[in-house]
Amino acid sequence: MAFKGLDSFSHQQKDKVGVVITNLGTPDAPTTPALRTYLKQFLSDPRVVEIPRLVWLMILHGIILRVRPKKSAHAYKSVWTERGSPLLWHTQDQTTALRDRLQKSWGEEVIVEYAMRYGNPSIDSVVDSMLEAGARKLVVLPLYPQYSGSTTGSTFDALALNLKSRRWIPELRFVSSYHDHPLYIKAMADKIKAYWQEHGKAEMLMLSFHGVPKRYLEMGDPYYCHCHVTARLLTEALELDQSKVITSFQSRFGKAEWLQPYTDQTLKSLPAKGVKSIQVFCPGFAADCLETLEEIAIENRDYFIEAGGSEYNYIPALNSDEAHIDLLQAIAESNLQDWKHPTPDYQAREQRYKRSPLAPKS
Ligand SMILES: C=CC1=C(C)c2cc3[nH]c(cc4nc(cc5[nH]c(cc1n2)c(C)c5CCC(=O)O)C(CCC(=O)O)=C4C)c(C)c3C=C
Ligand SMILES: [Fe+2]
Ligand SMILES: [Fe+2]
Repeated sequence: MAFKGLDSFSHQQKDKVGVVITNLGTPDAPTTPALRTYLKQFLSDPRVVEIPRLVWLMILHGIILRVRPKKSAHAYKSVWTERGSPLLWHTQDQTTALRDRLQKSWGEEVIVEYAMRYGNPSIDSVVDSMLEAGARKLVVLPLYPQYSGSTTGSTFDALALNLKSRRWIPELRFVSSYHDHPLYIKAMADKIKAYWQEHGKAEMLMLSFHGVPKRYLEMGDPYYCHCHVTARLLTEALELDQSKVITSFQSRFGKAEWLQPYTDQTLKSLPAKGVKSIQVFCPGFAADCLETLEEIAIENRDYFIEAGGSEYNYIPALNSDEAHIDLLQAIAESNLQDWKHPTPDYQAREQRYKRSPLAPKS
């Protein structure tokens, strides 16, 4: 097998610096066939489901891909908008805002794109097009504040799969997590305080993170610890007593035990303990998506109200808030900073090249 070169390379091409933000990805449409394609790619990822391969592929193809696509398509229909899936268009808006910010100080030297781990646009296609466009240095920023092998680790796999087939590897920086970044904590605290200004406080604040199987924690995944660090720092920034905050884990998938306490069970149990009003925020989601807009804002609301709660409110994700873009810009720039002096323009480079003993005679 030959390693891939760059089709578009010329000495005249200006070197660029690429910034890629990534997220999980979403189906192309809220339909059963589109969900089958998406879930097949997602749930075939060995980083996501870590059980013996053959057993899992039999369950996946024999049961899950026959049943779940229809059910999930129905859930996606309830959050789908004219611009498509919320996860997609929030990511597009984040990219546009980050590109504007970075190009203000870097000019066209920096190219900013987004890519999705599953579905479109794929990490593979975006890395291809950035390298073809001249990116010789690459910052990859997965929008998962808390590291998990099932998300951030899997994003790295997709990146590595592209690069390992290439002849010319770019300089590379991969952001592993930002769960305790001061601007991340500040963006969330400011957002929640602004929400309180407008609507007042509830009796409790629930910080609900996406779960992962408990076994992943036992095998060394730092995700649970990262979630708790985020929750503690956010509680401190909000100057809330710990007794007013519940940290929980949502979106359990399959029969195994996941990180506890579970968001849905907690919400069902709170009214009987005297908690009648609650606000829910999801620090692990950089953008609103199915898991926040349907599972948290609709499904779990019903559980709480049916169990005797009287007031339930979901506080939106950071999405394209200015403070969130401040954070993304700071993370990107801290990785870009000593790349601030890109290679000289191509004419200067041509001169150097001509003087090189390897230069062709012409
Ligand atoms: C934010 C971090 C996330 C972690 C950690 C995570 C782990 C994880 N997820 C599944 C299974 C599913 N997740 C689904 C949707 C989904 N998950 C995340 C984020 C994390 N997942 C997001 C942002 C979304 C929403 C995508 C969107 O299009 O809006 C789904 C698909 C929906 C459904 O059918 O319920 C599945 C399935 C596992 C198994 C897992 C950890 C091992
Ligand atoms: Fe998930
Ligand atoms: Fe879900």
